[in-house]
Amino acid sequence: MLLEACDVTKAFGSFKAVDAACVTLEQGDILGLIGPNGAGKSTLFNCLTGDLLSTSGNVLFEGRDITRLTPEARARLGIARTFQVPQTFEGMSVLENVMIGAFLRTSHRAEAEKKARAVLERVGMSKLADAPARSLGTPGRKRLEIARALATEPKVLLLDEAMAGLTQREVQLAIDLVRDIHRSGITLVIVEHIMEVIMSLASRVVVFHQGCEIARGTPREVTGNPAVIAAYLGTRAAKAAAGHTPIELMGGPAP
Ligand SMILES: Nc1ncnc2c1ncn2[C@@H]1O[C@H](COP(=O)(O)OP(=O)(O)OP(=O)(O)O)[C@@H](O)[C@H]1O
Repeated sequence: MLLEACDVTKAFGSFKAVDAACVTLEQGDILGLIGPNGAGKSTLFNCLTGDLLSTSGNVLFEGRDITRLTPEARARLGIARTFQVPQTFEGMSVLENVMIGAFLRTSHRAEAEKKARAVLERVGMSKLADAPARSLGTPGRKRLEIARALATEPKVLLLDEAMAGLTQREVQLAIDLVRDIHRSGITLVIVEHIMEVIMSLASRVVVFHQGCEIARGTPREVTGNPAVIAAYLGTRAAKAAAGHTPIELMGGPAP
């Protein structure tokens, strides 16, 4: 087992944003975490990366208990993430942003630069190396986040809505990039609302609703699951949708 969340609960006061979540990740997996707005996906994600400390439960990485480790310590072990809202350093160049990731593994500037340039080549951003990060649009920023994460040489990469705000064509390019990252041996966790992304990439999916797991299985299994459809659409709409392909219906969260 590469990464494991055992009974992870995160409470904000008396409200449990994540309630006893159990998620396992094997080497080579692409695990999708889905659910309507407010389901607790990002909160669980943050408990895995260390950006939030869980209230109870444990997070294990390669069998080691990392529940109380800082995000940086987890990154050193090989856990990298992107943020829903890209955390680019606006005043720095694209190359310098990626070097920040590379500095996790080396303190030598020349080596960090070499690694960063190699990553930029890999994600198709070489020509933008010297451009200021602030000049990038949404697709560029999202890709830069992935590049910075890759520069940390992760074993696991967690993508938090890495494709939100992209056009159809940009989503397709991003899916190709994620496939390429996976082929290079990196295991992935993907939080994503765009069902096309989940259907194309995820080998397994866990569905959350109001902090609790409501389904797990292959993308096709969960998108056909009545409890999942009801969570997204409400029970009445789910009944109305019976007999139709539910996948198209899952593009948007329940109001
Ligand atoms: N710091 C916080 N303090 C209080 N409540 C919070 C905090 N962070 C998240 N929540 C609440 O926890 C619940 C789960 O939020 P979370 O962001 O994990 O959901 P999500 O599934 O990622 O949703 P989305 O798809 O909209 O990003 C929500 O009701 C949210 O308002």
